[in-house]
Amino acid sequence: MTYVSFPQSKPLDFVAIGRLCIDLNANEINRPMEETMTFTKYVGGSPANITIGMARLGMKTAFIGKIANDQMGRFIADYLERNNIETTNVVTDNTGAVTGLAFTEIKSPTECSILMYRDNVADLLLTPAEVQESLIAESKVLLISGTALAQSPSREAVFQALDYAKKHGVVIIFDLDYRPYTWKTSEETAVYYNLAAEKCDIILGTREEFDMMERFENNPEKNDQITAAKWFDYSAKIVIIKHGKEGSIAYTPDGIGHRAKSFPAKVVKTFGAGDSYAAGFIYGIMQGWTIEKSMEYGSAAACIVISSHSCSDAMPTTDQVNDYIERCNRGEITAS
Ligand SMILES: Nc1ncnc2c1ncn2[C@@H]1O[C@H](COP(=O)(O)OP(=O)(O)O)[C@@H](O)[C@H]1O
Ligand SMILES: O=C(O)C[C@@H](O)[C@H](O)C(=O)COP(=O)(O)O
Repeated sequence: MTYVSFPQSKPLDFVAIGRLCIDLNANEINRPMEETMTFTKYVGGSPANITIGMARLGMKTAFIGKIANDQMGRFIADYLERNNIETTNVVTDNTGAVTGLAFTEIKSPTECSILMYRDNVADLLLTPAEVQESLIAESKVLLISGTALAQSPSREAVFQALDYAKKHGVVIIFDLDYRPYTWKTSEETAVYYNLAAEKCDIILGTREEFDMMERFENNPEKNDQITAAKWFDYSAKIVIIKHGKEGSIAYTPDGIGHRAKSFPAKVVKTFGAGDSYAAGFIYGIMQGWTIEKSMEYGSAAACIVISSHSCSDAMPTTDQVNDYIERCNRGEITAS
């Protein structure tokens, strides 16, 4: 059963809009931040990570975003180009804005947190006029990410991108990517998330992210089926609700809750799971695979990233994902 059809005639597979940032991941793992002294720098930002994941899997990708006019901005642009991600719509800020930083704390494989430095960041200054309609028109998929809705003008730039995608028959995917510190009030957050979600074909988020959106709804038991059903009255064809290592469930308008097997992992840190899962799942669904097989692929990609030190740099190729699945099936990988 095919739930989403991708416009095959379009030359570009995937374009994402949103933040391009820097992750500074603790080198001294299993320690609190207070005792962490050194970090390794990687490109970060959830939509950037997903795009890098798609590129590693062999998809033709592009990015729409704004970078700071400094060494960090140039590091990001260079990394995207080296990963074959088209950067014609990566705009350079000229107001002195800076690159967002995410310092990660790896206290234990299950206790990780992120300290974000996001004052006056370039990514939230992308304007609607800077979004290239022609780039979106030639892509099969547009991915939006919730954090870009937190402030103007980036918020309007995302809605502009959504309009272009609708106009040109592009499949729209929403990774909720809710980061509380970029928002001012919970009402404002829920309003804009709901407005954007109404326009999307595939919605992916954790149970907690959907809870945030449901502040105006009546779902006291946090029932996944009720959460998903609302979006089928709008544009959604697949709603995925993620539950960490318990796996995820993909709901479709026919009332089915699709589940896939998850894999064991030798976990180094938990962050990056969602981004790699998204890349693996979207890749699978774009190949015409079943929802279950696509979810399984996303789960294996997530295991590879959480067993590694970085998010972006650890995004796997198809050979790496296939190899991981085979090794799990042979019982060669066990959970940490
Ligand atoms: N500890 C784990 N072991 C194996 N797979 C995991 C683990 N944590 C996450 N995953 C996989 O990654 C997917 C996304 O993880 P999740 O933590 O829900 O997302 P996010 O990083 O967005 O919070 C899960 O559905 C699961 O397949
Ligand atoms: O999104 C960010 O700005 C930080 C990411 O680069 C970071 O590595 C991360 O938190 C990944 O998020 P997840 O995949 O949702 O766990």
